Amino acid sequence: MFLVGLTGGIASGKSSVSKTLSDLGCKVIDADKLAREVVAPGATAWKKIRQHFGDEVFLENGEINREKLGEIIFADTQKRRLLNSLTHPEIHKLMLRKIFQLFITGHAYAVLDIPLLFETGKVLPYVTYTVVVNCSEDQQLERLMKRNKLTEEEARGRIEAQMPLAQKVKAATYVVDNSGSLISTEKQVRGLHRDLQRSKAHWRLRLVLSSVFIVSLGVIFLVFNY
Ligand SMILES: CC(C)(COP(=O)(O)OP(=O)(O)OC[C@H]1O[C@@H](n2cnc3c(N)ncnc32)[C@H](O)[C@@H]1O)[C@@H](O)C(=O)NCCC(=O)NCCS
Ligand SMILES: Nc1ncnc2c1ncn2[C@@H]1O[C@H](COP(=O)(O)OP(=O)(O)OP(=O)(O)O)[C@@H](O)[C@H]1O
Repeated sequence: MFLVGLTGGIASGKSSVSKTLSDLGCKVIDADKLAREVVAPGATAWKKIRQHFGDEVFLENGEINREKLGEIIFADTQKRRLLNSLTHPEIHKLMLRKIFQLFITGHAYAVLDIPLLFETGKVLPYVTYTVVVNCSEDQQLERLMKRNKLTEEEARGRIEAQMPLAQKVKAATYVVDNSGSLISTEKQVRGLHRDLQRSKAHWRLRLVLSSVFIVSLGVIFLVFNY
């Protein structure tokens, strides 16, 4: 099995790309979805957020007030780092569990949709290919302002909370250009899917695991004189 890291900038179009890959039959693990699971009322990260950020970031029904928490962390680097330190370990645990489930059910590869793939660097050593969804700075700003109903200043704050998109593009194995129509993006994703289907990278792990298995069997035979 091999892992594909899908990333981009905030509002650059990752969700559209990951939906197309999923429609084509790929297994996609979405870090934003996991980030929601780990802050469900009563969960470890939820408790820690209550301790460190207080009641002001919670709704009356006990759920996180995402709008309020977003306003705070995107305007303050220290608070953003604090939130990351409370949520990321839990997100990584869940992700590992999901990858393991896909591995034991025989999937050749899994796509990890992780907005902060390059920023945190934690998962990067384990991915074989990185895919960056790109668009122009103006499009990113405009799409973000429109989707999240933000002022230009708020939207710029969110964009600046991440590594510049141009830097991610330089480090990518594949770049999906989402500056045109969604149809043009879908066409590129179909090409990417074909390449992933043809990739032989999953044999690497199989080879390593088979070697470990054979060596272990050899050691057992030698030690126990079978
Ligand atoms: C701050 C929160 C409450 C805002 O929630 P909201 O529903 O408005 O946004 P959503 O979760 O859909 O995220 C939208 C996008 O914001 C960007 N983003 C989210 N968290 C961060 C962060 N800590 N640093 C930089 N960018 C971030 C990502 O591009 C993400 O795709 C939420 O994003 C959160 O809990 N973030 C911390 C967990 C995290 O790092 N998530 C990113 C995936 S690892
Ligand atoms: N090619 C496109 N043309 C026009 N609008 C687009 C295009 N691609 C995406 N959008 C719009 O831009 C916004 C951001 O796209 P999307 O939600 O896919 O980005 P994202 O990278 O997943 O964002 P986030 O980092 O916040 O999770 C959405 O409102 C989407 O409908």
